Amino acid sequence: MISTRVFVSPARQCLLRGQVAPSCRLPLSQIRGYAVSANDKVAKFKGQKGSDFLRQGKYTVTLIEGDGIGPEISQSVRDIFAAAKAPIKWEPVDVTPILKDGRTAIPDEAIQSVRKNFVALKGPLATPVGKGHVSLNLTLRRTFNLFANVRPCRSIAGYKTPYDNVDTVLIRENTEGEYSGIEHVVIEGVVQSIKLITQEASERVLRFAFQYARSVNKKKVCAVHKATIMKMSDGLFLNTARDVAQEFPDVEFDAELLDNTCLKMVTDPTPYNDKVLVMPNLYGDILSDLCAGLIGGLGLTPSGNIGDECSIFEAVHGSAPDIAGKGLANPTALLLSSIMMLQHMGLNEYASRIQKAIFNTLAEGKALTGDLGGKAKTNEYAEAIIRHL
Ligand SMILES: NC(=O)C1=CN([C@@H]2O[C@H](COP(=O)(O)OP(=O)(O)OC[C@H]3O[C@@H](n4cnc5c(N)ncnc54)[C@H](O)[C@@H]3O)[C@@H](O)[C@H]2O)C=CC1
Ligand SMILES: O=C(O)CCC(=O)C(=O)O
Ligand SMILES: [Mg+2]
Repeated sequence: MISTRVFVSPARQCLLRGQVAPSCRLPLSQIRGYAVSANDKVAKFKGQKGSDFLRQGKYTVTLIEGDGIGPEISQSVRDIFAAAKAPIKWEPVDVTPILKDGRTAIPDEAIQSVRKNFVALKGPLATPVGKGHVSLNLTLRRTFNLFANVRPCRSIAGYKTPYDNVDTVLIRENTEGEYSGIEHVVIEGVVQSIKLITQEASERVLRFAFQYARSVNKKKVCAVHKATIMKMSDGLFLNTARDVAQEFPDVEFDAELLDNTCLKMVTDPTPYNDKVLVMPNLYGDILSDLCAGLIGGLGLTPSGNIGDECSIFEAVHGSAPDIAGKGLANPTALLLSSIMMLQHMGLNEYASRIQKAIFNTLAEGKALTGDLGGKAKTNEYAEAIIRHL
């Protein structure tokens, strides 16, 4: 059921020794050439092996349980990690927003925890519509400069959808674009929202996308844009993509208009299997939900927010207020995000073991949650995974 990709480079095969990771194949910590930062980060994890690690033999990971279904799905991760004896000590933090200098801010303790641990697992955080605090999800990404949001989406063996071989990876610029949060009233009845695109942030995420493509042996990088309409902003992103592409002659580059990508993706996603899609913030937000729909829904798709210093792993979905507190949530998306996290930390054996149990449980189909047509409660599904460990 689980397929490992054969990597060409012997060096990479060595790096990936023992690794089985169909949904998020790449151990992010091992992205060579993802600038110097990947190596730095690994070094920092080793650095975490300070007194706490030596005392407890565990890595400390910040845990933001989140809103809505967040606590329920986080509990599943905790239970499964405990059963798998994963060497993780969770450090739960409260991110209830505070007002600092008149602006919404994340409490200092939470920020310090992520800075200290370099890695966090985050449940969904709800954002009020219209008035109210700014998105804490976006605030966290900006606070830690988590410039690339990696959103893999892979068909689940045994779970039938119109396409059974989807294997897309979308990389979303994560710090600016349409989500820069710069909005104001020009005059009554007229508001302006600024889409900010910088060459620096574009270059950073584009370079990451090319390096990622190399690492997972995808042949192409495709920049998704609307430079026909947003000639300057998306134009800058696209031109930067063309420039960065010159640095990677071994990776093919093409570009596509977002609306066309949406059409082609829902008509037949398989041609995207050999590409890494990279795009400005909003497009990635929307397209990643669309991709989730191709494989069975938001309960199944993980993500990693990657920065030079810290990284935060979370599901693609939100707080699902319609099912919160009822034990109906599917924790797979957060679980697969936690697998990405383990790989990022170099804990590949634990990642493989837990991931195998998840996919075996899904393939068996006896304990599926409601979103996948089953009757199992969140905790019953988690218990089934534990039995498969
Ligand atoms: N990264 C984050 O923390 C995100 C936060 N949000 C926030 O979440 C809140 C709710 O947003 P919605 O538009 O309702 O999107 P949503 O992703 O929370 O839910 C959309 C639909 O998918 C279902 N769903 C989502 N996750 C599921 C899971 N794990 N298992 C089973 N079903 C699942 C929900 O029940 C709902 O029907 C908003 O306040 C939004 O701002 C939304 C997206 C991402
Ligand atoms: O922050 C939010 O409220 C939504 C963010 C979101 O949809 C995403 O990150 O996919
Ligand atoms: Mg979204």
